[in-house]
Amino acid sequence: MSILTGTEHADTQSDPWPAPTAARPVVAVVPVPGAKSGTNRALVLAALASGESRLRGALRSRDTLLMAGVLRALGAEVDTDGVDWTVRPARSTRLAAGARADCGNAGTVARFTPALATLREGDIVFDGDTRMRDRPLTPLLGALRRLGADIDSDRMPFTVHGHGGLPGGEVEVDASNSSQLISGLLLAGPRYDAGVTVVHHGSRLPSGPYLDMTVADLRAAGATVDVDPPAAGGTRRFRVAPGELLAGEKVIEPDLNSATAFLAAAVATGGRVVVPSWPDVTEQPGRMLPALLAAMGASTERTERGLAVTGGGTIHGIDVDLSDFGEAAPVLTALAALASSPSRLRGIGHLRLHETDRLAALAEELGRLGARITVTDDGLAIDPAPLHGGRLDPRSDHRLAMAYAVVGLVVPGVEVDDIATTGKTVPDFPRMWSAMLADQSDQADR
Ligand SMILES: O=C(O)C1=C[C@@H](OP(=O)(O)O)[C@@H](O)[C@H](O)C1
Ligand SMILES: C=C(OP(=O)(O)O)C(=O)O
Repeated sequence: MSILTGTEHADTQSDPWPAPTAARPVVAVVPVPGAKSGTNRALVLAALASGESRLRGALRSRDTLLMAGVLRALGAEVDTDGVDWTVRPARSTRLAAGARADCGNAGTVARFTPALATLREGDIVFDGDTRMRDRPLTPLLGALRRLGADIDSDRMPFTVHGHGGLPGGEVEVDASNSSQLISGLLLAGPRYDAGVTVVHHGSRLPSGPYLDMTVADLRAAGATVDVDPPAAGGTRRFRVAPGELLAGEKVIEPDLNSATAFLAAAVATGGRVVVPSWPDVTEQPGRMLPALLAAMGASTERTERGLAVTGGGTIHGIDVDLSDFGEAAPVLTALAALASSPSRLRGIGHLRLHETDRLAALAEELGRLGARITVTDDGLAIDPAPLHGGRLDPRSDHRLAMAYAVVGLVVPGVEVDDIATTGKTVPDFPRMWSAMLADQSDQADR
């Protein structure tokens, strides 16, 4: 089976992709695929568990297929053929000769799987896309080494020489640039001899809800996890006790990040979009979306079916701290560029280290359409300006490509290069986008 490369849809999709302009307000029901973060945590925990697990509603996208591939290289059996995925942990601790882990540009894969490799016997080389080699990893590899791991480099590509286990213990890490550096130490923690205590010292800790997700998913798999309240100076302490992880069935929530662009379509066009099966309670930072879109002038409503967002016509600028929810920044920047008043997006300096430098890319690319966007120390300032069409490069970043599609709904002549890059998290985005535009829903619940 092939792993989506990000170019797989190229034959069927013109490049550049002419972003469709909405002829009328978008009215649609848009079911979104399973969550990347939920799928990749479930895969990792299942590979560490004591028997066969089943994932229901798993996301099938580049990042999750990469995770499945790396877990196979680590000896697990991962069946991604059906709607439900099954995972059986490795039968032997010994790695195959010449084992390689291709992490692509998936932060979750690059940060969550090296710890698993320390539990095997043998060598495995970790590598990824050129961009992944430059994204933060060094603090994680250093921390694993201090916990007893044998890793030959501080940077990607690196080789983990597995010795069949990891002593574990207490370790400090600076996760100011990515919460995944902590999740990557915690997820396999129950399988270290002494478990693990991770102490974060650093200037900030972005993407906090993902740490809540890591803790919740570990606990749901039977692990004992203690989390101290944040201490002076922002120090955080997480402790995972050694123990077994339970195999079982895991239902993956819809990806609320992927929902962002579709809900924004209602805001941009003054329409109404319903995303079904919106969870009542979730660790996903997308739980902040209703409040964010409401602040921009939309009305939001929980219906029996899911979350309904209705655009109010005029888009209001916002001033908001997105440190917990950086993934929303590209689409919110697109909406802010269409707004009637200025916006400030704060707390997102770490986006410089995501799939691309998202702050520079948004300012430069949307700037080509006439947008007035300034990069600040920790985010973006967006001033209203008339926009015109143009060709935009998403710089291999799925969330930028989707943000540009939102602008294209109301600005004629927007073309997006390499739209297939959306396959990192949203398989078949162009088809979903066209389906949303066509829907005009009989089905949209009212
Ligand atoms: O743990 C996770 O699943 C994620 C954590 C966040 O990463 P950072 O902490 O690097 O922002 C987020 O941006 C990413 O999309 C998913
Ligand atoms: C930052 C993201 O991904 P990654 O898991 O590669 O860090 C993202 O999906 O927006």
